[in-house]
Amino acid sequence: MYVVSTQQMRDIDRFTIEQIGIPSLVLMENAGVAVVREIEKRWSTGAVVVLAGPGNNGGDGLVIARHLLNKRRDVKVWIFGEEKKRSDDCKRQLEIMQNCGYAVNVWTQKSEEAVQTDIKQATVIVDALLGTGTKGELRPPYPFILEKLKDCPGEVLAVDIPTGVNSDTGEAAQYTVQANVTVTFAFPKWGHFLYPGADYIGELVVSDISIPLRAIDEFLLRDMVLTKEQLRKELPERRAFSHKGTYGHALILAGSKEMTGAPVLSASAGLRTGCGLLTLAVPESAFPIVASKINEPVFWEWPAEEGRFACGSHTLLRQRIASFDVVAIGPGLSTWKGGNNWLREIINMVDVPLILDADALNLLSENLSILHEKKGQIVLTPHPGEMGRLCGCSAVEIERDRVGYARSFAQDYEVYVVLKGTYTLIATPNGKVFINTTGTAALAKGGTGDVLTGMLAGMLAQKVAQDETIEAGIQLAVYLHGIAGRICSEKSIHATLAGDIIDNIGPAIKSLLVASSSPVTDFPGN
Ligand SMILES: NC(=O)C1=CN([C@@H]2O[C@H](COP(=O)(O)OP(=O)(O)OC[C@H]3O[C@@H](n4cnc5c(N)ncnc54)[C@H](O)[C@@H]3O)[C@@H](O)[C@H]2O)[C@H](O)CC1
Ligand SMILES: [K+]
Repeated sequence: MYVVSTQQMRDIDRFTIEQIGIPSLVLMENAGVAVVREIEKRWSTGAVVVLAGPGNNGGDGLVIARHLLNKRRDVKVWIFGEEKKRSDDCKRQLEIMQNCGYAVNVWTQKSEEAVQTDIKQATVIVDALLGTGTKGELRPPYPFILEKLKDCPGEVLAVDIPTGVNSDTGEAAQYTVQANVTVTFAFPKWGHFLYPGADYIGELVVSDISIPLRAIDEFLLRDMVLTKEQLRKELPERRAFSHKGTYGHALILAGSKEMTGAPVLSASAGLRTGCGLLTLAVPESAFPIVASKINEPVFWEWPAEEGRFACGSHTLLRQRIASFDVVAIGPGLSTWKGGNNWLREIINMVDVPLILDADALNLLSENLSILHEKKGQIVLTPHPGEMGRLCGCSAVEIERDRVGYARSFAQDYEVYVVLKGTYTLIATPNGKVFINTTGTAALAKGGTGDVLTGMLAGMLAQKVAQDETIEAGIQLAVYLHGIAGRICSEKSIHATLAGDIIDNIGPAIKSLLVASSSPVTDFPGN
């Protein structure tokens, strides 16, 4: 599903109205009718209060009120904002309401009590105050109204976006509408998925309002929200006539004397994700402990220096590099002086997909230019702190513009960036950004990143995409990691361990397959 910026949505609106010839009032009517459908589905009886602003968001609100009144629902309508600021379509909707003989209350300072009473008595409140046209801090009277909404007993449906949430950045005003459901139009906007605003959305419904498919090409839409329907098609097949060589060979370089758990987590996750073979390279000083915890990988005892990978030990890798389909470096690696050069030699040598995580990212951040020496495709998997080190800024700054930082880093260095967090973003070298919404707070624990690295290696080893890109493999790994986390969180969101995520990779893959829209049949002729 495509995700758009506010400006893109505005351009698409204008294109639809001016080039395609669908009048703006038709789009507004469609938007209103779509919302009414959702209201009737969820609250088929009970009083409704529509709070309408002066712009087109308010215009949508008036359409909603009219259709509900046509259905003889109990509806109170309030319109806010200065009369002179009303948009043309909002004014038209007011006239139509009058022509229908439906009352619209105009807010003034004196109406405070009356509005509060209506809000208190409503089963559902429709927030059509402000939408994508909101600019800057909310000005009166909105903070007052939104404060009253905080304690309302009814549920809230937000039209397009809850008032107070910035539709591009996800920033939230001091008083922001907490919606139970948000109905947006044509495409979701970035603000629906970026925190803290994303917390105010509730269930998100995306409704068609007659925007033509042509708009996708016309405006070169390419950023997407990952969906099950799209990813199901990408899952690597497991054919009857196959063997371990069919599903690729992953190499993971991980661990150090003090960090022996990370390699185990990554290797188990890689194998559970489906690669045929996995070689786990660990410094020889860590080898006995690592090997005692896991049976399935092929082990490679790497020369060690001070408990970590020894410098100048690349000859061995050079001899064997051709046998691997993907290489991952980083979990539990530790950092050391000269580590950037150690990494540089590997970047110079590996011509299959190379995943850099954890301490490999910390080694990298000492000198980013080594990325320009790459021979194959590179995937970086930073959390906001690591991304901050890569970009020379703080984690807080990264969080303020996750999409922007991930996109420009990926383009500047021609790498894939998997920026972890809520929600995880995947930025591609050609400027696309994908957002994954399957995560859960159960994943906010040490070790879950090591699991993701293993899953990426396990998936990329299987050469998921038919073309030469690794986009689909990265998407699948990130999506399934989140689903596995969600399955764990059904038991306990607090108690989930990284190892539990690995145990649920299988059920996560299965859930992707099972929930098919086509009928399930055991008849072989089908
Ligand atoms: N997506 C579509 O195809 C369609 C969307 N529709 C709806 O239109 C709104 C956007 O409408 P717009 O008129 O551009 O903006 P708003 O109604 O969100 O707000 C404008 C209004 O608000 C005032 N304002 C702006 N910022 C502030 C502030 N910080 N404090 C107080 N007041 C503020 C401004 O002065 C204006 O008066 C979109 O969300 C959809 O709901 C179409 O109806 C159908 C097509
Ligand atoms: K709104």
